[in-house]
Amino acid sequence: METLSTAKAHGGVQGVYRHQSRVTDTAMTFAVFVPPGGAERKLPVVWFLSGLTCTHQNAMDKAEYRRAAAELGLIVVLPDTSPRGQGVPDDEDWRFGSGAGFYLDATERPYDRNYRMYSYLTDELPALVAVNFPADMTRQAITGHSMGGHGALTIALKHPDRFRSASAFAPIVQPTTAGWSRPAFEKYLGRNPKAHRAYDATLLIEDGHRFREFLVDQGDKDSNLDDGLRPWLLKDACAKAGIPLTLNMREGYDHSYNFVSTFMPDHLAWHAERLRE
Ligand SMILES: N[C@@H](CCC(=O)N[C@@H](CS)C(=O)NCC(=O)O)C(=O)O
Repeated sequence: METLSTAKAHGGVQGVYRHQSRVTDTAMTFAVFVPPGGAERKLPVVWFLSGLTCTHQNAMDKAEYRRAAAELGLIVVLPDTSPRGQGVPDDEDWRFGSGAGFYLDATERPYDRNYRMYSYLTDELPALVAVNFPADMTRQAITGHSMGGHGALTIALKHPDRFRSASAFAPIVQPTTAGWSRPAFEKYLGRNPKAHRAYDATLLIEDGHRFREFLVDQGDKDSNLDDGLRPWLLKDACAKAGIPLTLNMREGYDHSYNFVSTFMPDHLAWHAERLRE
């Protein structure tokens, strides 16, 4: 692992790192914030998965997580949203290819070689974080924005014993039918509905996957509400399955990091409560 930069922030360290991933067969960059106290003891970890078009940088610059993470003693990991670089198949459509990995393992050629963000995030990157940072891997939480909210919900549903808590900001709750994810699902996974279901929060719940509870925040002035996001579908799925869901509809907020950063401290505090020793 190579250190690209480190800077002191709120008494902790904001770093950016790069490593050669065997899963995606590319170099992968990610950011980690270690709050003060990391030299003395292991600390709980919150994963933040970003949305379409993002790298680790967007949340690092605009999600405003550092003050709360420093106060609460949380390590925050910001992975990239896709493999990228020379030789990685890409597309002009911002909803597909670079910046749009959808946190799944592609099965269709030519994407299956590099677009393996599910395995990257559930196997390779956690192992790297565990070895290189003062991370207590028995205390992990996951959250994310938009496509990253989809990632957080689906990964939590498939790993209920790994994560103590899961939340999301304006998540794509049913990507198999949403306008801005369905085309990508078809390109990455083909037209096999069973393969699609494995990466869809509402359908995973329908198929019996469970998580102890979810926290979701959603702006009511988000222009993607009716086509891309539709939190009511998650509400229905959770209600049917008996999964407690706190869905906060936030009056006047849009889809941007202005919304995410506003409610970031609430989400981190909520996770910190559930990550106590
Ligand atoms: N580029 C898209 C918008 C994509 C978008 O809104 N991405 C969100 C996540 S889904 C984001 O975080 N964008 C990067 C940013 O705001 O820094 C468009 O032109 O409509």
